[in-house]
Amino acid sequence: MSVRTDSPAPHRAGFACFVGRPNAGKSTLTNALVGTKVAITSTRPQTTRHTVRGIVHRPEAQLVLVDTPGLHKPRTLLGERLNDVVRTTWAEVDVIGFCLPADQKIGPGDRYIATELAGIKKTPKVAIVTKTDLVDSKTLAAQLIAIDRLGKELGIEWAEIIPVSAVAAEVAEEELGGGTSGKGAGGREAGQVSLLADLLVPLLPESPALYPEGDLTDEPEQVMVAELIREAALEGVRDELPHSIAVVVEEMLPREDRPADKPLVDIHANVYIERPSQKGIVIGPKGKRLKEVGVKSRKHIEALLGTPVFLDLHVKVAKDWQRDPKQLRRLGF
Ligand SMILES: Nc1nc2c(ncn2[C@@H]2O[C@H](COP(=O)(O)OP(=O)(O)OP(=O)(O)O)[C@@H](O)[C@H]2O)c(=O)[nH]1
Repeated sequence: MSVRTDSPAPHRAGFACFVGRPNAGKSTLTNALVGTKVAITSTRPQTTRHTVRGIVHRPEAQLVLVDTPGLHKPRTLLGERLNDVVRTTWAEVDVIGFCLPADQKIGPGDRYIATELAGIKKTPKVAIVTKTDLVDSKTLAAQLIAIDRLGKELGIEWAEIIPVSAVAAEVAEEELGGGTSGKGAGGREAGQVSLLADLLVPLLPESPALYPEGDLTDEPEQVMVAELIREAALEGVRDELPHSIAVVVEEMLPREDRPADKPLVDIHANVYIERPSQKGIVIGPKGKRLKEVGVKSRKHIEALLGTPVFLDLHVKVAKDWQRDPKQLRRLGF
C-alpha cells in the first residue's frame, strides 16, 4: 500500500513502543523524544502502568509513542494483566524499540523479553542502548556487540542498534534547534534522541498524520492527574507499600463561580490502599504526609493543566485490590 505524493519523501505516521526490563529508561526516552513530561518516571521499577502516548510531530512524519509497562514474570492478577497489555501493544505497533541499559550486562530479564520479541516476526525491532552517559566507550562497544549477538542467537534481525542518552539530550536538544542530527562533533550524546527519531521514522508506514498537531498525549487528563498523585503518594513509602497504592480521580471540574481570567479546577481523588493498616502510613501523623502528598502533586497537576487547582484527597481501603478482578476494573486496570 503506498500513497503517491509530489514530494520526494512521503509523509509517514505510525506507532512505536519501547519495551525493556523495569528501569531500562523507557519512560525517560519517551519524554525526551516528545519534549515534555507525559509519562511518569521514577527511580523504582514498575511505575508505568497506564499506556501513555507521546507524539513526535515533524513536517514529514508523526511518531506516536506508546509507553508500556515492563514485562515480567507474573505473580499476581495485576502482573498477568500488565503482561497482556504489553503483548497486545506489541502486536499493534509499527516498530518496537527494545531498551537495554548500557550500564548493565544483558540478564535473564532481557532474555525473557527478547525471546518474546523473537516470536513477533512482522514488527521491525530496533535495539536501543539507553543511559550511555553512565558508561565509557569500551563498555558501550561491548554492549553493542552483545546485543548483536543476542539478536543472532534468538533469530531477531535488528533494524538498527542505537545508543542514546536521554539525560544528555535534555541539554543537547536546545542547541540542536533546526533539526540537524548532531552526529559526530565529538559529542557522543548530542542529538542522539533526535537521531533515534530519524531512524524510527523510515520504519513507519506511509500515512497522513494520525493526530492533530499540538497534541502531546491522548491520555485522558484524569489518568495523568491520578498518576501524578500516585507518584507523590509513593514517595518515601515504597519499601512499606511497594505496589499497593492506586489512585482514581472521581471528579475534575472547573469551579463555576470564577471569573474567566481566574479559573480554578476542583479535583476530588481517592487514594486506594489494600489494608486498613496501611492507612496510617499514607496519612501520616496528624495527616501530615497526606498533606505533603497533596501539596506536591498539586504543583505538578497545575503545571500539567495550566490552571490553579483545588485538590481534595481521600484515603480508602480497597481490600487486596491487586488480586480482585472487579476492583482492578474499577481502578482502571
Ligand atoms: N543517567 C541516565 N539515567 C537515565 C537515563 N534514562 C533513564 N534514566 C534513569 O533511569 C531510571 C529509570 O528510568 P525510567 O524511564 O523510569 O525507566 P522505565 O523503563 O520507564 O521504567 P519502568 O516504568 O519501571 O518500566 C530513572 O531514575 C531515570 O532517571 C539516561 O539516559 N541516563
